[in-house]
Amino acid sequence: MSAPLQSLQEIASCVAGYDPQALPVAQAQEFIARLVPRVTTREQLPIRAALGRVLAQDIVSTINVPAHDNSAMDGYALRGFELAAEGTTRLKVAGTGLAGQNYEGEVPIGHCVRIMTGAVMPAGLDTVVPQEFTQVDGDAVLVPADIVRPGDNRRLAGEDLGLGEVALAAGRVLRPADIGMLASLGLPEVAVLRRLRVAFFSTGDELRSVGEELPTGCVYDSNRYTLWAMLQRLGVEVLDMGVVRDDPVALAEAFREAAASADAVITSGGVSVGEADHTKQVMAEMGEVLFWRIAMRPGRPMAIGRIAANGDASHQAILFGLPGNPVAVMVTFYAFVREALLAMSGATSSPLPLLRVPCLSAMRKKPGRTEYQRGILSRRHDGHWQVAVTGAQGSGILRSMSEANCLVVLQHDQGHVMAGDLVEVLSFDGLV
Ligand SMILES: Nc1nc2c(c(=O)[nH]1)N[C@H]1C(S)=C(S)[C@@H](COP(=O)(O)OP(=O)(O)OC[C@H]3O[C@@H](n4cnc5c(N)ncnc54)[C@H](O)[C@@H]3O)O[C@H]1N2
Ligand code: MOO
Repeated sequence: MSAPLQSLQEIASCVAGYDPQALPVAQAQEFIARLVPRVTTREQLPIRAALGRVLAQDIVSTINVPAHDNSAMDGYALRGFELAAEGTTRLKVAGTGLAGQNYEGEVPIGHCVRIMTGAVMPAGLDTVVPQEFTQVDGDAVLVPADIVRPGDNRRLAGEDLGLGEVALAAGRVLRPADIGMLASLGLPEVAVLRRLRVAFFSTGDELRSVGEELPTGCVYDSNRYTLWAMLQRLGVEVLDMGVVRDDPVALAEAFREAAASADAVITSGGVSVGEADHTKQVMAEMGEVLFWRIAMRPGRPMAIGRIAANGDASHQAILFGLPGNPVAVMVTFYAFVREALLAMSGATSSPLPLLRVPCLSAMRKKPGRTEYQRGILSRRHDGHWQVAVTGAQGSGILRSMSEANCLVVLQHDQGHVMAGDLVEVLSFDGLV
């Protein structure tokens, strides 16, 4: 990781409209984008192991793909200029070109070559007529007029990838087609950036872990499980540090350990104004940390900053202190943390696409904050899409997230929504 260059105050001064007590979502995103460093350490992996990893360098093609002009159809290769404008063209068959072989014979004028898909185009021939349009007549074929134009059904050398072209740019998160492309270039291995390491823990004395008794007033810790699952989908290395008691010594020790072993630390709970919360105070003592009230719902309180490992200023982890409510954890993760972790991983990502669909329900909404309602996107009988919100939308109701297949994003300046109005929707499919 490169050393941090600017203090948090300096970063804040670059963000127009920065107000930590009422921070619009877009400004919070801009701040975070300026804050996070990127990994630079590389590792070499066999291409299959590189699926989902971030490419460390541009991949420049050292060959033409395909290497030769070849046929896109089973049929007959011919010279386009010999095709008659009207009636039928009769061409004698000079031989057969098979895939994987080089047709070496001369093809005299008035002749064609029987050819298979993928076979190299014989020298001088530029067009292929599919066999189903032809008629065999002894040692010749008959080609009707207007079936093919010169150059049809021929794949040109380098049309997939040209020699010297950038096939894949550094920063790309490798997808199945990319793994295939690397193979088509004959590359057995590829350089990727090392995986990001993310540590996380839950805070709160009321939390119990699965398998434990549940005394009065306690709840099972679900945030560590949702966080684990969201991080898993993102392909980062995860370090689950469990539940940490609301005790300054235990919290400080957890932050130190997390910062020493990870690039980013995510906590949930303890960032609001409650009395038993030591989390905020310990966070503030561990490094440079800001406490925001974001103009959004759910997910208003959030801590963001850098914490040092054992006083070692050269290694600082980025801290995301997420609010404790289970829906707020997920919404703040998708609104801020996901993109930040991708950037830290070295990935060049583009913003997630928002669909615009009619909303079945009317919604009250005050301009001046972004709201994320949990929605169900469904297809109507006429083939068009629509969205309805899942029932109760409280930020403690995790079920509203589980039932949903999208978030309805009501933008900062937007007001009330009438039934039938178009709203923006972030589909969960492909989110991570
Ligand atoms: N007077 C105010 N009270 C609250 C405000 C406020 O502005 N003024 N903000 C509310 C909002 S919005 C949120 S979000 C919460 C966030 O508070 P904390 O981050 O301090 O979170 P906690 O108080 O620790 O917990 C909130 C809630 O979530 C439950 N929780 C916490 N961790 C987990 C977990 N790992 N698994 C399951 N559930 C968890 C916790 O039991 C609480 O019910 O503050 C509001 N209050
Ligand atoms: O920000 Mo809190 O998430 O809504 O209850």
